[in-house]
Amino acid sequence: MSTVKLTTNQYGKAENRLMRVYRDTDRHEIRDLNVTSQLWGDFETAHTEGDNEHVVATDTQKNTVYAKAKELGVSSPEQFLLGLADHFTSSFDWVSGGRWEAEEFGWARINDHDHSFYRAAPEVRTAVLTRDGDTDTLISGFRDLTVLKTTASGFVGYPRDKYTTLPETEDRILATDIATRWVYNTTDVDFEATYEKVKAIILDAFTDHYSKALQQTLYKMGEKVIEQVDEIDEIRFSCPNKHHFLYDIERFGLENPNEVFIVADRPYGLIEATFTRDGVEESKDAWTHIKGFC
Ligand SMILES: O=c1[nH]c(=O)c2[nH]c(=O)[nH]c2[nH]1
Repeated sequence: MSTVKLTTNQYGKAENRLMRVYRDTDRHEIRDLNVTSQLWGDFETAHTEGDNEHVVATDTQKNTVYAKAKELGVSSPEQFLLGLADHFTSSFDWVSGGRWEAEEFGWARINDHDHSFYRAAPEVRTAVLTRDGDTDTLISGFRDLTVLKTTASGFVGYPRDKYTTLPETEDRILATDIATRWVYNTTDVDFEATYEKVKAIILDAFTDHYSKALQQTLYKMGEKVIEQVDEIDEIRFSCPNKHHFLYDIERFGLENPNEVFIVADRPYGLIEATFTRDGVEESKDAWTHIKGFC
């Protein structure tokens, strides 16, 4: 009798790098993705007996990603992941769900050229679909959108103890790499338009107020997204406070009215928060395996 029991498990092919080119006309279009496929279901005997009867090979999962890029196209990362989930859950009885993830890298045309591009999007777009039986949870977002404002930010009023040296300031640089992910309450979404809308709301919120702390700025970003996008009930942020410290050039007889800063790459503040629509429960489970968010 074994004393060991198999519990949570998943398996698949990670980080399938995929470039889909649309060349129906001379003006080509591209989608550049990094796709991970992981299956959930009855894989008990694969682990306990070495019986591979149910094991859809990770190599097959990889091939399916590329085949579906041709068959379904890539109209958005989210739609593509929904297509993969439909395929695996409908093709194999014992596959009850899974986790499919995509990152997307954005390109722009060089001088409006028909088939030459440069890597242009500053951020990496992200999407994670989990399907558990009949329940889909779709979490979209982006990371590494670096933003900075040179004023309209301060940090005062915090407790001072014997270890506190930070001077209060009502005029500082505020800079961060925005990483955010939001949970859709439906999969019936115009994913392209909504992505652009959420990104625009977040960028606008970064600019539109005097920031008393990065915490307050994240709240304002989250509040606006929840207010303006009906399909989103929950949004999370993970943002480093990229410190810019006024450099002491007074030692050299030079004034420094907020003009010369030393940019510290570490340590950095790390500010994370989740915002939900009032009355809606946080969807904790779907965040398992999403690194870097509280
Ligand atoms: O926006 C900020 N939030 C903090 O929590 C913090 N702590 C700190 O030292 N500087 C800042 N800035």
